[in-house]
Amino acid sequence: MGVVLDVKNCSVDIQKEKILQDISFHVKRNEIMALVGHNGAGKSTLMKTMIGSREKNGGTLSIAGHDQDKHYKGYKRHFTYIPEEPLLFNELTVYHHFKLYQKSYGVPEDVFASRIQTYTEGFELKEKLDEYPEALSKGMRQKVQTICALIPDVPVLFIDEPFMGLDVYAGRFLEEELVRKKTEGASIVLTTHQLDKVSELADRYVMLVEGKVSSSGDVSEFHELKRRST
Ligand SMILES: Nc1ncnc2c1ncn2[C@@H]1O[C@H](COP(=O)(O)OP(=O)(O)OP(=O)(O)O)[C@@H](O)[C@H]1O
Repeated sequence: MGVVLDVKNCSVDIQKEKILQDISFHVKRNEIMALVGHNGAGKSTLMKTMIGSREKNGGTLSIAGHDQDKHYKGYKRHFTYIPEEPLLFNELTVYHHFKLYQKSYGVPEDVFASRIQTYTEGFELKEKLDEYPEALSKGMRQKVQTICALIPDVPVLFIDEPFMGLDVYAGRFLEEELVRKKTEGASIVLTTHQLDKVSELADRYVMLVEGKVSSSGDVSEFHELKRRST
């Protein structure tokens, strides 16, 4: 069936409040899944839970058969993540951030060199390789974080608001790159408030309302839902 990411009955409480309740869905190979919902619906909490930085109260998560609780090391090696706010190391240059990802995910030197070439050109960061994060604009830091996550070939790419902070040119480049990654076999889970991006990019959607899945399915069904509710 080609299921890569399997989320089963996941629940998260924060300070005794039920933030996520019984969330289940799966994402297949070659699929882009959009997580949609109003402010506070639980999208970022779900993202944090899927990357393992927020503890679950119940349920299971697996990537390519690696259970998050039982084989976290294996689980972790199978995804990269682009957070909404860039999290860079003050003491590392842009290039050293890229190197860190290369080493962590065992990316071969020739692949690494060609990706750095493509991405620094595509995101207009060629001149910034030796800079430290404090010398970069917010959008540039976002681009560095994005490139880090694109360097390895992993089964799953998690992205919280991929186009936030990127200029039109960089946004378009990222869109093309995500489609290329998907075509080559990746599964991508992204959150977005830009519903036009859901139409353009996603194959499937999951809608959260107050921490629960209110509907999910093919993106064409999402258009119908949107049409009927406007
Ligand atoms: N650290 C926290 N402490 C307390 N409550 C939290 C915490 N993190 C999230 N919440 C609550 O969990 C709920 C879901 O928040 P979350 O950030 O996951 O929503 P979201 O769908 O990503 O929203 P947005 O679209 O505004 O980014 C909100 O009610 C929020 O107040």
